[in-house]
Amino acid sequence: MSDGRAFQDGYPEDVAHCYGCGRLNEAGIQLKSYWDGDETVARYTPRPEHTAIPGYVYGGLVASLIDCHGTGSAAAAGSRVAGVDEASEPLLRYVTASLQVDYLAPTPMGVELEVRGVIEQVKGRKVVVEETVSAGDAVVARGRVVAVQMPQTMTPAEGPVETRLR
Ligand SMILES: CCCCCCCCCC(=O)SCCNC(=O)CCNC(=O)[C@H](O)C(C)(C)COP(=O)(O)OP(=O)(O)OC[C@H]1O[C@@H](n2cnc3c(N)ncnc32)[C@H](O)[C@@H]1OP(=O)(O)O
Repeated sequence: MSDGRAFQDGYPEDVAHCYGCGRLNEAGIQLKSYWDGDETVARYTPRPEHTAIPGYVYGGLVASLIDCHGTGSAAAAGSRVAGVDEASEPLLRYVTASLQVDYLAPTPMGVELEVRGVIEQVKGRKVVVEETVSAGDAVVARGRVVAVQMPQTMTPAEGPVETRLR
C-alpha cells in the first residue's frame, strides 16, 4: 500500500463531511483509500453498531465501503488524468451516480475488511470502478461504482458544519 496522503485527505474542506469518507465527520466511518500499484485499497474494521445479526456485518455498511472507496478511487484516478498533484493539491470532487453491490457471503464481525478497486474507465466527467470486499481470504462482496464529477450546481449547504450534518 502507498504511504502518504489518503485520497480522502485530499478532499477539499467544504466536501469532507461525508458519513462514509469525510475526515471532518466525527461520527462517520472516515474511510481511507490509497493506491496499491494500479489498484486502490482501503481497510476497515466494522464497529459493534454495524451489526446485522450478531456476529455478522450489516450489508449497508458493506455498501458504504464500496460507495466511498469507489468515489475516492474516482477522485484519485480522475485527478491523475487531469494532471492534479495528488500529493499536495485538492482532488477533483466526485459523487456517486450508480452503486451496485452483490453480497457473496456473510461478512464476519471482528475482522478487518479489505476493499480493492480497479479503475475500469475514466471518460470525461465519469469514472467507473470495479471493487471487491474481502474478509481474510474470502471475497464477501463485489461492487461497481459509477462516479461523476460533482456538478457546479451541487454546492455545499451554507451555515456551520453542525447544521449541515443534521
Ligand atoms: C472529492 C470530494 C468528494 C466528496 C463527496 C464524497 C461522496 C461520497 C459518495 C456519496 O454518497 S455521493 C451522494 C450520493 N450521490 C448523489 O447525491 C448524486 C445525485 N446525482 C446527481 O447529482 C447527478 O445525477 C450526477 C452528478 C451523478 C450525474 O448528473 P450529470 O448531469 O452531471 O451527468 P451527465 O448526465 O452529464 O452524465 C455524465 C456521465 O455519467 C453517466 N451517468 C450519469 N448518471 C448515471 C447513472 N445513474 N448510472 C450510470 N451512469 C450515469 C452518463 O451516462 C454520462 O456518461 P457518458 O459520458 O459515458 O455518456
